[in-house]
Amino acid sequence: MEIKVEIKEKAFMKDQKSVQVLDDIHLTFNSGDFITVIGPSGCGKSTLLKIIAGLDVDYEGSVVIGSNEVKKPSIDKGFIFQEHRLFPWLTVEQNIAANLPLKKPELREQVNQLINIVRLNGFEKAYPKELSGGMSQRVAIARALLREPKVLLLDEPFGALDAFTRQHLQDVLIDIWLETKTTMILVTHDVDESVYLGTKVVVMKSKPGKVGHVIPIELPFPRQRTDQTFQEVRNHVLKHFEQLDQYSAVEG
Ligand SMILES: Nc1ncnc2c1ncn2[C@@H]1O[C@H](COP(=O)(O)OP(=O)(O)OP(=O)(O)O)[C@@H](O)[C@H]1O
Repeated sequence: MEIKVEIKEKAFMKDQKSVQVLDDIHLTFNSGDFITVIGPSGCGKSTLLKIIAGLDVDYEGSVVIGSNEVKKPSIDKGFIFQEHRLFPWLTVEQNIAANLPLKKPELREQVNQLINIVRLNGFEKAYPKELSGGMSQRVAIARALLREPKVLLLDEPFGALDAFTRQHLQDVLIDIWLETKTTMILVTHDVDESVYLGTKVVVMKSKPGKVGHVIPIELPFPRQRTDQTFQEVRNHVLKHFEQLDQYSAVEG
């Protein structure tokens, strides 16, 4: 499912003045791509993701997924936020099913499979308050995947997690992507994460937000951070930040 993003302009009102946030963005993603979007704080990454999700339609331009123009949010576009947004009064399996009937045997089977995929076996009946941040985020991912989205949009999903949990969830996400071939678009502050996960890294620059570079990452999966080739590609991506003179605003 090809995704075509054409944003002529996106502005917000601030102090009764219009502030341009995104300017002249043209991006085309192929079905099954794992896109990572990186750029300095405030360059408009989340705004771009919300526009692709149909959560923000107040802009000049269009987003087309397959043959459908995005006009509103829908279940074919899963969205994972930095914080998990689980229902505190529902168990893990109920949170995954949410509005779908868990009593239906086929659905129960799908939920069980997803619990396996995100490695939450044994926690089916647990409540969100009994889970760590990483586990909660895995529930949110399973909930989105149950809807079999054509595209999964992830806004700094691991930003609030410790480095160990973050690396673990990156591997979980890669496994899911390899298995389902769902198109993923993930926003991050972390260059390492963008190179570890992405088949293409979109490097944005700010004021107003524009696409600086789109860098294909041709390393095979699973990737090894310690490999020399990984380090070379990572340095290549970092160099592009330096060229954009915005390296200081981004975590190395
Ligand atoms: N609802 C809004 N109303 C007004 N301004 C907004 C709104 N949402 C975002 N902005 C502004 O738009 C700009 C881009 O915000 P956005 O959250 O998209 O950036 P970002 O690159 O995702 O930032 P970060 O990396 O810090 O999360 C910022 O200057 C922000 O203040």
